Amino acid sequence: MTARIIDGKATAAALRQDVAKAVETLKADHGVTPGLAVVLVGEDPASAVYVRNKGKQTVEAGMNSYEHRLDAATSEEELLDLVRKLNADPAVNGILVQLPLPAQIDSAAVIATIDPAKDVDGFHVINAGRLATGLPALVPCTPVGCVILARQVHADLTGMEAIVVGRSNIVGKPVAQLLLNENCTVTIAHSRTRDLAGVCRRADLLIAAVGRPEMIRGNWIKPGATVIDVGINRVPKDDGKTRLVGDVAYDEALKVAGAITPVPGGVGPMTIACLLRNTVEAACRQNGIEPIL
Ligand SMILES: Nc1nc2c(c(=O)[nH]1)N[C@@H](CN(C=O)c1ccc(C(=O)N[C@@H](CCC(=O)O)C(=O)O)cc1)CN2
Repeated sequence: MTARIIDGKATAAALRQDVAKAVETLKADHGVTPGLAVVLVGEDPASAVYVRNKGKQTVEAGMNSYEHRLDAATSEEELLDLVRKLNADPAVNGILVQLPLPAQIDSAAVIATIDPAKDVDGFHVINAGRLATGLPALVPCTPVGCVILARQVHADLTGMEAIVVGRSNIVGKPVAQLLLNENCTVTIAHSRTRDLAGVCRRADLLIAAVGRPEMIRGNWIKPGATVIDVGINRVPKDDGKTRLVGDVAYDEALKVAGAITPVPGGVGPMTIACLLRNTVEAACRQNGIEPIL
């Protein structure tokens, strides 16, 4: 058996088109052009690419993009000052501070300073709490992308046994919450879970978000399971260059799973598409407009 490959690139492109249509409607019917501010501190090459793509895709969707690039030596107070200015700027509906941040800056303090109404990453404790208690919230982008991709295979996830490997605030915990809302039976496992392979083997839906290259082997996967691989790990090749791999040993998993997301081209592209969607949602709420996406 060879697994069905879930095409994150195509799904993200379709979602970006829906976002662009919603933006046209917002402009035409309400005179509102959503604006997204993205802040990059330092010169991490991968972060610089993600920030560039966010700006490009924001403009392609018809929205305003405001990019702020700060020196790697920026102090926490300087960054917090910028966030406060963006909070107060009516042209800015969404604020995102690219992670990771340099060591001198406490990312928790930065996230806590973002106005929850503009927190398009969904990382603020208010949005995390709202998600956990079933209230409307801005929801983290990668987890939403995972659920959209899983639902391409299973229109209804009700009753599925979902195992999430990874317990981060950014992916593991919110994706577990979203899957609970989809009526899955959810277990959050992690690198210290006893018999992790055996726990993974129970999964009808396996979400790998542990951040360790190819840790989840083919024989950890239940035959026919749907596997969503969140990992984006750069590993060295024999020729001195690097290649991207997920948290799942893809070639092994392909022979066992029913469906699987590739890396690259799976969950990654969904992250930015969902960010654009969150920006439209934030702009609607801030302007008292019914959500249009
Ligand atoms: N404030 C945030 N910081 C970070 C987030 C986030 O959601 N908010 N997530 C990641 C990085 N990220 C977006 O910021 C991101 C990661 C990967 C991709 C993507 O499209 N990946 C491609 C491969 C790209 C490559 O070649 O490197 C793929 O998987 O196909 C988009 C966005 C950490 N920081």
